[in-house]
Amino acid sequence: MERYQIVVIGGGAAGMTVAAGAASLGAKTALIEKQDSLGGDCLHYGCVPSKALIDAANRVHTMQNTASSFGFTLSGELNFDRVKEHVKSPQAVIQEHDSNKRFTDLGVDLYFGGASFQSPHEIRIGSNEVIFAEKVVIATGSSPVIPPIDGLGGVSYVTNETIFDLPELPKRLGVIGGGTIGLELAQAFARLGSYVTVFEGGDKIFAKDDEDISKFMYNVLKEEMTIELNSTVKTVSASGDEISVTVENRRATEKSVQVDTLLVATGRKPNISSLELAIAGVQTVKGFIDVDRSFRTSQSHIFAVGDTINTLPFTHAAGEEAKTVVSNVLFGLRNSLNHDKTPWVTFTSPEVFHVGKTEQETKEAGINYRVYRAHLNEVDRFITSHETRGFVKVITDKRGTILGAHAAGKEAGEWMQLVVFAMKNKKKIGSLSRMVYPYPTKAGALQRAADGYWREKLFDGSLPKLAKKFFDIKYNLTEKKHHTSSGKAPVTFSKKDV
Ligand SMILES: Cc1cc2nc3c(=O)[nH]c(=O)nc-3n(C[C@H](O)[C@H](O)[C@H](O)COP(=O)(O)OP(=O)(O)OC[C@H]3O[C@@H](n4cnc5c(N)ncnc54)[C@H](O)[C@@H]3O)c2cc1C
Ligand SMILES: NC(=O)c1ccc[n+]([C@@H]2O[C@H](COP(=O)([O-])OP(=O)(O)OC[C@H]3O[C@@H](n4cnc5c(N)ncnc54)[C@H](O)[C@@H]3O)[C@@H](O)[C@H]2O)c1
Repeated sequence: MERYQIVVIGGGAAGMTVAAGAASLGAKTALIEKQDSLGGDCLHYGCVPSKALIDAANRVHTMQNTASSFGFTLSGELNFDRVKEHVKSPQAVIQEHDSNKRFTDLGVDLYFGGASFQSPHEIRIGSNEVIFAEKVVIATGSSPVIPPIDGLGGVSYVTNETIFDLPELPKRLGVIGGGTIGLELAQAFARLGSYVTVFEGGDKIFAKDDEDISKFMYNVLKEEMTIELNSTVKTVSASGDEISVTVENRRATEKSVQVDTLLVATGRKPNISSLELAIAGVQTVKGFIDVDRSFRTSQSHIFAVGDTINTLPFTHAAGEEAKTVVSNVLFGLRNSLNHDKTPWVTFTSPEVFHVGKTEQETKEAGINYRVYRAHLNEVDRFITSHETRGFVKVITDKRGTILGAHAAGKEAGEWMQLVVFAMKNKKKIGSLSRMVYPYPTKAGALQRAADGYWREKLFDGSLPKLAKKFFDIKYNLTEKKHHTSSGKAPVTFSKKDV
C-alpha cells in the first residue's frame, strides 16, 4: 500500500492549494479527485462559467442600450452558441493553470476516483485502490441543495451544474432561490433576453448584506426581472414543454407562474455523504464537518477546509483556509483564521461589495458606531461614465476603527478592496481619506465616504468654535495693535486656545 504524509481529498480551490503547498514544502503528498479533471466547482460549474456568462450578458446589454444613443442601429439576434463559447473558453484557459502536469511537476501524486475512508488512516479510491495517510485534509466542496418541492423530481430542472450547457436561451426562466447564485444568473439571463422570474421564500434579497444594500438592490434588479418575495415554491409540474411553478406567500395564498426552464438555486450542502466519515471517527454538526479553529476535526490527524465546513463558502475563503491548514498539518501548528475581515462580492450589475459587520449587526452588538456614506452621483468618475447608481457605506466605532464596509456600484469589487487592506492593517477610516487618489477614479467614492470622517472632526466638532475664537482673537489683535499706539496693552492668545 502506497504511504503518504498527506492525502488531500478533493481537487478544487481548497484541495489544490493544500496539495501544492504541502508538496512544495517537501511532504509526500497525494491528491484525490473524483471528477476526471482538477479545478472543482469554481472552475467547472461555479465562479468561472458564471462570471463569463455575466460578462457576455453585460456586453449584450451595453450594446443594446447604447447603440441607438450613438446613432447606430442594431440588427440580428443573439447567437446562444457564441455565448456558450464565451463561457467555455476562459474555462479552458484556467484548466491549463490547474493542469495535472502542474501538480505532478510539484511532486503531487494524483488519483482520480471517489475517495472514502476504509479506516482512519486508509483511504479507498474508487472500488479497488487503497492508500495510507498519516494526515488527511478533506476538501470535497459542496453541491446544490434540492429542496423537497412536490413534483420537482418529475420536471427537468437545471442547477449550476447543468445551466451552462442549456441548448438554447430559455424564453421564460424561473429561478427558485434569490440568493447569490440565483440573482447573478437571473440577471445574466435577463440581459441575454430571457423573461426571468425569481421566487424567493424570504422577505428580502441580499439577505446577508446591509439592509440599505438589500433594499437598493431589490429596487435596481426588479427593473430587469420579476422578483417574487415571500414566495416559497410548494409544487412544480410539467405540461408538455411548460413548467408550472406554484408558490405560497405569507398569507398562504397560492399563485402559479409558467416557465420554460427552471433553475434550482436554494443553497449548498457539503459533499460528505460518500466519505464514510463515521469509519474515520470524524464528527459533523448541522451537516458540515465539525472543526476547531485550526481546522482539525474530531480526529486529530484529519483536517477539513473549504465548503465542507461552516465558514464562508467562497473560493478565496477556501484558499485562505487551505494556506492556513498546510502549516498546521505539516508542522503541528495551531494557526487559526478569522473570517471577520474576509470580503465577498456579488457580481450583479451593479456589483455588491461586503466586508465586516453590517449596520444591523453593529447595532445588535451594542457598539457605539458612526456611518460614513458617499453616493456615486457625487463622484466625478462615475458621473463621466454615466454609472451613478450606487453608494458606499463605511461603519466605524467612535474612534474611527473600521468595522464594516459595503458598496453597490460598477466594479465595486475592485475599488473597495482598499478598505480590506485598511482593516487588516488596523488603519482607521481617516487614513483612507488622507492618501492621494488619482483624479478621477472610482476609488474616489471610498475617499469621499472617508472624507466624511474629517469633515465631522473638522467642521462638526469643537474645532470650528476654536477656529472662530482664534480668528476673533487674531482680528481683535490687529484692531488692538492700532490701539496700542494709543497706550492699551496688546492682546495675547495661548496655544491652548487653538
Ligand atoms: C454558480 C456558483 C458561482 C460561484 N461564484 C463564486 C464567486 O464568484 N466567487 C467566489 O469566491 N465563490 C464563488 N462560488 C463558490 C465557490 O465555487 C466555492 O466556495 C468553492 O469552489 C469552494 O471550494 P472547495 O475547494 O471547498 O470545493 P470545490 O471547488 O467544489 O472542490 C471540491 C472538489 O472535491 C471533489 N470531490 C467531492 N467529493 C469527492 C470524493 N468523495 N472524492 C474525491 N473528490 C471529491 C469534487 O469533485 C471537487 O472537484 C460560486 C459557486 C457557485 C455554485
Ligand atoms: N459572487 C460570489 O462570490 C458567489 C456567487 C455564487 C455563489 N456563491 C456562493 O454560493 C453560495 C450558495 O449560493 P445559493 O444562492 O445557492 O444559496 P443562498 O443560501 O445564498 O440562497 C438560497 C436562497 O434560496 C431560498 N430558498 C430556499 N428554498 C426555497 C424555496 N423552496 N422557495 C423559494 N426560495 C427558497 C432561500 O431563502 C435563500 O435566499 C453562496 O452563499 C455563496 O457563498 C458565491
